[in-house]
Amino acid sequence: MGASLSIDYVTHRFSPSAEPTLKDIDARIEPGQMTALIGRSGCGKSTLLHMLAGLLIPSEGCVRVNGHQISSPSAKWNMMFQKASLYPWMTVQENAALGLLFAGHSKREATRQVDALLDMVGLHDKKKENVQSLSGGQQQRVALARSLATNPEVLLLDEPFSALDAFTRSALQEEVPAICRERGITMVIVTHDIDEAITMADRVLVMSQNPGRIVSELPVKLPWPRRHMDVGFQTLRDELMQQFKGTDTGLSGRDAQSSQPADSKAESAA
Ligand SMILES: Nc1ncnc2c1ncn2[C@@H]1O[C@H](COP(=O)(O)OP(=O)(O)OP(=O)(O)O)[C@@H](O)[C@H]1O
Repeated sequence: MGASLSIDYVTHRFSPSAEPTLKDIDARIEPGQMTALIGRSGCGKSTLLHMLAGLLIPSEGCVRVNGHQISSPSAKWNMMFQKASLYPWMTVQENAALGLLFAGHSKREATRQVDALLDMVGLHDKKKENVQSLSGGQQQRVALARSLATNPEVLLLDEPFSALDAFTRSALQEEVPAICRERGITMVIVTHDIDEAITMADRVLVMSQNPGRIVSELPVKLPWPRRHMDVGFQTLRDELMQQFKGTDTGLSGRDAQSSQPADSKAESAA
């Protein structure tokens, strides 16, 4: 079951004399909800996500998980980064099992549990291979299996697919929310890509910059899986673009172009 998240009037300065990076951020995320945080580069998305992970403590305000103020990381709220951060000398299976071993499970039990997850993420034939022999997309799948192995209540994703090819990205954008829905995991994803936000989330929070604030919110009430060519998808994309234009968070031309349908991105990559 997913956890509730509460961001209570968070303001953050990286040094006491600095201007705030984040200002008066106040938001609730319900158990099992999937939320995308979007905004310009440098607006503070990753900073906020690190706070949700317990990796950074806000200067003012606090973050609560299930009502409890968090002050350190936990296996219950796992974070996935742009780069998979795997141990290169270990096999796929050993990397995926690490969280369970740290949590005190026996090697046998950890291996049994991760085997099922590696099957689920499509790595059934790679379990004994060294992770260095895997592609970037396959390595990110190992990181996903490792994140899911400890049965987290919250999955925090920091642009996890931005380095992947269009086909792999598109597949994972569909698979990850399906896994979270099936397991009831609360998910928060940070992204620059409007299409990724609509594809993966049931709610989009738009951030401004200098200081970073949540300036608007858009529910995504489209059926799963999301289809980029659907009229509802395109309407939401237009609406989010308008919201950007109405704030100082406007996407750059490149980001705006990157929000074209993934299908067409995949076609051009091919
Ligand atoms: N450890 C730090 N010390 C000082 N300033 C920092 C630190 N980490 C981040 N910042 C600053 O805080 C601001 C927000 O950074 P953050 O990485 O959260 O933005 P972001 O929206 O995630 O950007 P991007 O989309 O480019 O990853 C930036 O101006 C950054 O330089």
